[in-house]
Amino acid sequence: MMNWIRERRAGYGLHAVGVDEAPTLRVEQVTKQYAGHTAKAPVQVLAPVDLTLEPGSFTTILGPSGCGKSTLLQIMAGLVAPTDGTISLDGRAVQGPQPELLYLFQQYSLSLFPWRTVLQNVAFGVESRGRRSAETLDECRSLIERVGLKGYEGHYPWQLSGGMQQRVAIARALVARPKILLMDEPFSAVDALTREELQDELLGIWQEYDLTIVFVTHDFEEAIYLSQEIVVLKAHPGAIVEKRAVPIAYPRNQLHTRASEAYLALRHDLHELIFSLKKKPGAGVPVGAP
Ligand SMILES: Nc1ncnc2c1ncn2[C@@H]1O[C@H](COP(=O)(O)OP(=O)(O)OP(=O)(O)O)[C@@H](O)[C@H]1O
Repeated sequence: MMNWIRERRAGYGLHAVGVDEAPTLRVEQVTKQYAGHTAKAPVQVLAPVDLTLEPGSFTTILGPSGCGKSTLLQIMAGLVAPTDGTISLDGRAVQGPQPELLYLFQQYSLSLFPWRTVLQNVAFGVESRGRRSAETLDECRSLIERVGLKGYEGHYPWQLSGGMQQRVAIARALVARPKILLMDEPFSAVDALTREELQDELLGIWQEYDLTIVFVTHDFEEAIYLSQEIVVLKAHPGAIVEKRAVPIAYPRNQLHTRASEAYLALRHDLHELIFSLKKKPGAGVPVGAP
């Protein structure tokens, strides 16, 4: 596997990318309370959550709407402060955004600059880290090719489909050389076929770049297809109710994997679990409520 990955990297001139191992990301006893809108008391969105993301792992956080998936991911990214508990990278506490961690917002297309071309948008990923040069522009071009957009370097986001815009956002993320990619429902707004294409692209990129990926979705089929481990959250307050390893080897295949016994058995279990957890979305539980 590793030889195959190195050959593909070399083919794109990307020797330096993702070579260093990602740090271990640890979530320990993390809770979150938000100020209540209607209730006077603050609302407990996350109960204590513990999670360890090993280098190179692909983990999906799955749960019903409003259970706190995005909040947990934003806390991991250092974008939102936990009320209690700690996030650490190889034992170093994370307070605020870190260069190793890259958070991809749910609405990728809105995160692109409409006045910048595809190449200029991707180049922003290096400019924002202060290392733009002729060499990095070549790296941007290689990544644009890697995500299947060769020939579109001079196009503007509004000239691209939703799926293509997401590919631009992924290339821009990769050029920043993150070790850990935190993705919040990235494929929820595209059609089913594009979604499958993007899932396969993402799996290829994950392996090629030795990334750790934490992926949020409420779609249990997407969770099974992509990940090594699925962490199921319940709502009110958000808390981990189950961690399931996905006993399916890579590379995965949209037709064969989804027809395999292991996939169907896990799909059945998760379907049952998610439906049992599904509650009407609400504003959460005021702290101190029974
Ligand atoms: N900044 C905020 N201030 C107050 N409440 C918030 C804030 N952000 C999120 N919440 C509340 O926290 C709860 C969890 O929200 P979050 O977006 O993390 O859930 P989610 O599982 O990602 O939902 P979805 O799948 O619908 O995106 C919700 O009840 C939401 O209203």
